[in-house]
Amino acid sequence: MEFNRNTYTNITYFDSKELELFLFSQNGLDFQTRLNEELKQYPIILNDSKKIHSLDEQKRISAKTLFMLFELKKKFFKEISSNAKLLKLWVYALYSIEPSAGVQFGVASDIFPNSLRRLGTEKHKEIWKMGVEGKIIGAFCLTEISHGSNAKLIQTTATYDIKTKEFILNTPNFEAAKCWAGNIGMIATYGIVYAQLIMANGTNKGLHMFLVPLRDPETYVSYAGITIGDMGEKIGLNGTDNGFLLFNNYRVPKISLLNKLADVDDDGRYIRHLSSKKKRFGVSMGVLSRGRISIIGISNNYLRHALTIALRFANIKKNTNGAKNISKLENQYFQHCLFPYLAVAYVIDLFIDHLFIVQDQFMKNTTDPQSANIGIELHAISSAGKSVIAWTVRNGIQKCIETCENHAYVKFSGLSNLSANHDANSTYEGECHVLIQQAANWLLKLWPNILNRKKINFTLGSVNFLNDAFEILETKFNINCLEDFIAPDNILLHFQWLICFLLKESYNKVTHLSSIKMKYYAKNESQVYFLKPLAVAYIQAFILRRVNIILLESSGGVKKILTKLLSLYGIWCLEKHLAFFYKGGYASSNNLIHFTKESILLLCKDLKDDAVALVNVIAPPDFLMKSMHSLEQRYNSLQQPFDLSAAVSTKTTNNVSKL
Ligand SMILES: Cc1cc2nc3c(=O)[nH]c(=O)nc-3n(C[C@H](O)[C@H](O)[C@H](O)COP(=O)(O)OP(=O)(O)OC[C@H]3O[C@@H](n4cnc5c(N)ncnc54)[C@H](O)[C@@H]3O)c2cc1C
Repeated sequence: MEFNRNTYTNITYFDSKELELFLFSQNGLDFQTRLNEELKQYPIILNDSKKIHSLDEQKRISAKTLFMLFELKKKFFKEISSNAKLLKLWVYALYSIEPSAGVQFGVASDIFPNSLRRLGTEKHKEIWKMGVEGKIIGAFCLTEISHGSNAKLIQTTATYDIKTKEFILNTPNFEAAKCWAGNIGMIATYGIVYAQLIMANGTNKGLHMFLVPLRDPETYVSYAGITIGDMGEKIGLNGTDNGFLLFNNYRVPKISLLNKLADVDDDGRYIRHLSSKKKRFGVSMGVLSRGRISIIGISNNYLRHALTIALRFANIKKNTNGAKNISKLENQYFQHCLFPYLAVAYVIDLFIDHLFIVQDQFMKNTTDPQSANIGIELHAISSAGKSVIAWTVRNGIQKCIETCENHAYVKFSGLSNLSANHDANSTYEGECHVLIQQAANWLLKLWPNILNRKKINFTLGSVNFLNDAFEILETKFNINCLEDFIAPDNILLHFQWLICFLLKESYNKVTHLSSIKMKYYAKNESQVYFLKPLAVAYIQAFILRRVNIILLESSGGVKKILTKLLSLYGIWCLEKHLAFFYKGGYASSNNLIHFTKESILLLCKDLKDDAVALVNVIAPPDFLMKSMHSLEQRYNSLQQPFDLSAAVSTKTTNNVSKL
């Protein structure tokens, strides 16, 4: 098949300033300038990135930065809490300044107080306020040695004592020791602890959250009945004091129970406040989405760091090709390695604005009748989104490392730190493989409605096209020119067919296996080639759909370049699913494969002259990147010029004298 290049123009004129304005808004750019000026006032931020600090020193720097971040947040709080774009820039900054402190701050200023606010009541308000203001540092203690993802089976117990009106916390065995909680190792004075609520008559009411005092705020010594400590050296985020925690008949007052959804009265009766279990579940799922949505932004921040280093480096590094020196950016392999990730960084940058807005509206209206409907859809979006973006960014950073060759291996390039620090995003706030299953499970439950022609209607619009599933499944791939193929609207149509197909196939597979074995095994054996690709395609398509809508507000060169990046993102994602289109009969000739491969290469090639300008628009400021992009900078930064010949001759002399 031949492509008609005349119908497709590879020249895109865009103004970097206009692009910046579209991504961040004027308000956002002003905010960023003020934030950067403010940050430069703190010597701890401008510390020497080349120095290798001891573990204790890393923890000290991170804790100091944490308190600085609270100070900083006070100055910018109003702005970031009312504007999604500013919130995005704030999250980016947090994880550019010092990722370990970013994690500590995320737990102390967000997860800890927001759990109190959303699931606690008036009784918890004072501690919530102190948490928000950084007057106390809190932790979030869910994970245990034996149970992380499978939270329902967590073993820590909180037994109600009617006589004293207290809960008695216990760690029944070593497997039930709380572990990994950020801030627990050294600085947290309070923790939100997940425990099985045991009533006085011995009945277990399931997992509940308790606000638990851990350490004396004056001395930081833990209270009697608590064993607490630091996890030790990790592969990354070593400034964060992840810790462990065990209870031995540790008593806390009755008000410790976060009692918005359920409570225990003075006489020891259990009372549910929300009558519908379904509604309770939907609302709490939506509340838990907050952290995962932030992680999508945090992951994207790591990606923009890594891409900035790799693309700027590529811009100065030449490939020797015979007598001619040509830029690495000309290299097809290089383009294919990095440009799809550049597209991801842009697409997610726009997508995260949408998620922050939706999450904010949801949190403000958790008692709204629609909240359970939004909460459960948001849970699927944030679970699949966090997983797919964390995996994509992990691969993207690795590609950046490979394209920088030996220079990435130098610690001060910053790339190895990005990789090590980012890795934890696949684990905390829900392990990605487990989260992707949760999104798939929700999708699976929708299919019987479709089979019974029962209309589904979800507020965020990620699945409503399934109402037309039978018509969609009848469609075939019938695109004949490249221009049509790369249009995001058309890419979306392929995705919709794919999701309907994978959902139908997954449902049939699970139903068939369920007739011969337990449901758990039926689902378990349908993961790899059915449910996982279903949830991955679902979120990739939703991102494409949302960003395509956002681009309706753009125009001119900005619209052109962003559409090109969105097309590359969409087709690159689609490529991983090609086999399904043939398996399901959507495509029969080799057109789809051919168009896919050619358009990816073509779009990458078209971006080669724009790649550095594009990455500069989303690049973190140099003073936060702390990466040296070239040996030249490294040499210039040395106070004493490094005299290689002198070093060699000294060594030789020494060796000779030893001999
Ligand atoms: C830096 C860092 C900070 C953290 N901070 C906190 C914190 O502040 N508070 C806190 O409570 N926890 C924290 N955690 C812990 C984190 O939340 C857990 O590691 C996470 O929930 C996963 O639980 P797990 O480690 O028990 O692993 P598991 O859930 O046991 O998972 C281990 C492996 O088994 C697989 N697996 C598990 N279940 C299934 C399944 N059903 N189907 C298929 N595969 C499965 C997973 O895919 C994974 O590969 C932190 C972790 C890290 C690394």
